[in-house]
Amino acid sequence: MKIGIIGATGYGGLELMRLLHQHPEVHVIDLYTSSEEGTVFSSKYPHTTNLYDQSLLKIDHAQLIDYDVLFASTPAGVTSQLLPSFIGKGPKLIDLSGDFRLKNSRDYELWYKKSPAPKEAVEQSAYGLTEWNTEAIHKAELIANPGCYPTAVLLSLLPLVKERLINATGLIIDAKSGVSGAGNTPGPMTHFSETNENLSIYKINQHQHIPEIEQGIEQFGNQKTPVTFTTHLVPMTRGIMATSYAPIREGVTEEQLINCLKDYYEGRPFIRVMPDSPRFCTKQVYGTNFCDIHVKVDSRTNRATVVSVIDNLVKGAAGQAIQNMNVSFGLKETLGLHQVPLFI
Ligand SMILES: NC(=O)C1=CN([C@@H]2O[C@H](COP(=O)(O)OP(=O)(O)OC[C@H]3O[C@@H](n4cnc5c(N)ncnc54)[C@H](OP(=O)(O)O)[C@@H]3O)[C@@H](O)[C@H]2O)C=CC1
Ligand SMILES: CC(=O)N[C@@H](CCC(=O)OP(=O)(O)O)C(=O)O
Repeated sequence: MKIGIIGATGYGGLELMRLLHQHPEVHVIDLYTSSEEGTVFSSKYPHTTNLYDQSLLKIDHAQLIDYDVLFASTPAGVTSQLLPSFIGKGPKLIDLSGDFRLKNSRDYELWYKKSPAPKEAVEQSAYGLTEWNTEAIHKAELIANPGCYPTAVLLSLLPLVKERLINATGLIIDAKSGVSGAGNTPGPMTHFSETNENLSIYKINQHQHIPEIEQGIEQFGNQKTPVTFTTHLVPMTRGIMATSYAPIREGVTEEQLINCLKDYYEGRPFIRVMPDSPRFCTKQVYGTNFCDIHVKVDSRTNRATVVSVIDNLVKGAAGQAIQNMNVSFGLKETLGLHQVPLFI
């Protein structure tokens, strides 16, 4: 397969290249830039020497038509303009940004504070939460890869919401992310001296992933409700932990929740339900496409604590995007995604 990556110089692009390099069906990977045309990629990122020594290419519509897959890993507001003209013209389009995720354009305007993508393009796109939308992803010309936080949150909660074992109304979701989630442009929030030995809470009640989580709970869990979702920045490079506190239906046991999760994800290679984990941490999925899920019930409060961990750059971005490419082309879901976690 011939692949083009737009936004190759960013963290999502870099991770796409790392994973696609090991994909047995991928033979060409071209790298596109909006700002560094002609720069030799490995001179910018020396760890890719002898792997990616080609020059970065200028984004050119005529040339971009010529790929089997075009990945875009660009800031919000770029692909809403760039990708619609490619729909149905040849390449499968996989967008890592938030531009096509929200079906309601008013939500996009409200939460991203940008102009939405054309309505028809959004309608034609499939939400790329692989385990929940496989058929639509297989058929779609344009795949809206989910946000990192919604991936962790939705994968852990959807089976329980759908089966009405927990009540989505009253859900409180507390999430933490490593700093690479903010991309490769340094800012006050990501400066080493302000993140190291520090813990910050940010975007309280204003995070752009709130409507995406609510949309997912409605689309796949058949429950329409607002949720409380709060994000924290942790002084680590990669990883997301999402901890949800959910009211359980009267009489529901921990065993029922565990069995429900196991049943839903049977045969899905990247979801590991781990009820007996003595410690549950982000490093157990580091560098991989796994989403690990842990659940405990507190019978005193009638609440479940549902915890999930992912690597924000892999299952939260590039890994899930490649999983979606595999689904799109009818390939084995795990191709190119066999990494063992880098635990130590
Ligand atoms: N980091 C993460 O964990 C996750 C990120 N995402 C989303 O994926 C997208 C990419 O994120 P990330 O890689 O972290 O971001 P980065 O900031 O690291 O990289 C974005 C890249 O986009 C390119 N770019 C910037 N402006 C334009 C433009 N106008 N036209 C074309 N390309 C442009 C830049 O490359 P150049 O200047 O060379 O063109 C830049 O390297 C974002 O929308 C983000 O929200 C989603 C899930 C997880
Ligand atoms: C740590 C950190 O800053 N994370 C980012 C994740 C951004 C992201 O992935 O946003 P979209 O894909 O929806 O644009 C944040 O919380 O905004």
